[in-house]
Amino acid sequence: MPPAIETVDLVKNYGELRAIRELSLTVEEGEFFGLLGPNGAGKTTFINTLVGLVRKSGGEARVFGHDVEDDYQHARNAIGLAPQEFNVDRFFPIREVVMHKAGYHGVPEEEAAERAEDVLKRVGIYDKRHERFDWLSGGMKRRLLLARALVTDPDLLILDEPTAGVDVQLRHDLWELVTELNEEGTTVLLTTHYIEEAERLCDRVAIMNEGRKVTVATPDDLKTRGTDTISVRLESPPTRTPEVGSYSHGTTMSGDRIDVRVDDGGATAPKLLNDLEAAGHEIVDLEIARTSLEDIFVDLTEREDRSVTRSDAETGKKAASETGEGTDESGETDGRSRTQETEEREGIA
Ligand SMILES: Nc1ncnc2c1ncn2[C@@H]1O[C@H](COP(=O)(O)OP(=O)(O)OP(=O)(O)O)[C@@H](O)[C@H]1O
Repeated sequence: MPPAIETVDLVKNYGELRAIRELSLTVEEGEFFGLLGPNGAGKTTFINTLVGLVRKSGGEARVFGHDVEDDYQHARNAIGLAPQEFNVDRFFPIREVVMHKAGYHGVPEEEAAERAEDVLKRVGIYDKRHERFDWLSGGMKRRLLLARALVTDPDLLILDEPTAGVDVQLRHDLWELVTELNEEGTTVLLTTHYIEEAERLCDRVAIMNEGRKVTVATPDDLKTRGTDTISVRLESPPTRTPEVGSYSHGTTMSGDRIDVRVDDGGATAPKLLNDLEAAGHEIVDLEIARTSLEDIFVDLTEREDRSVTRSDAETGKKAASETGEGTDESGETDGRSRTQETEEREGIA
């Protein structure tokens, strides 16, 4: 089986703006994959390229081996998308909205009705089936987008910030549901700003920044890349920063407290205590602050920002003017293809 998603040197330019830069990424079948990045990193553009809402400017993109442009229908039929924006026809009862989606993908009417009821039950809004989209609460609207994505029984479920602005209870319900779907074999691609969400759900995450892939790793691997801080309170404030072993990446002192940055707080704490005691300090208290995925994320994207700024300043403008990059040959300036406009109008994206 080919990978669920495979892109090779994918590029998307909106005029001068390089929204995706030579992005190569593989998501294996059955994975729960997270796409993280600050606002404007290119996550939604990446998704829109996969589902045919945005035409790529270069490179390759395939879904289960189907080219997203040359073999659009096969690629699109494999995907269920719960988009970030509420692009739903507001005038129909939601049961019909979901049925229309199934119909658009070739499911006969009777089966579409059955499936619509099943997915509305599954996401917990079956009792609202005769109501219009506008009458739903924000959380119910999110559930509806998920129901609509599920009605085609997709092999690849793409969730673009599914829990943005929803309450904690709903967030947990959605997590449970998508975990179940993943366990049943559905590949999931999730974009999120909630690091906790990625940490909890994803097998692997890609961190994107300014259209580039910064790294791909498991959440656990990422966490080992950061440093922990061991804070030790001493009986009496030292007169100068105590000398500790080479495991320290930096020591700071504030009154009777010293903070030591190390790779692995748990493994290093006993050595640090020994060193401090050997130097004549009496220890009153010790705490270890572990690196969070959030710290790593901020660190990686900031580091990337610094290097991007530097390399862009040195070479970016010159290279762009020499190669003609930075312009969209398709002439597409607002990124909305006919497909997107049509689908949004019909409320079926
Ligand atoms: N239709 C468009 N026309 C022009 N520029 C666009 C269009 N869509 C996105 N962009 C630009 O492309 C870049 C990437 O945007 P994108 O929405 O893909 O980022 P994102 O990572 O999904 O951000 P967020 O987390 O805020 O949703 C941004 O600079 C954005 O302004």
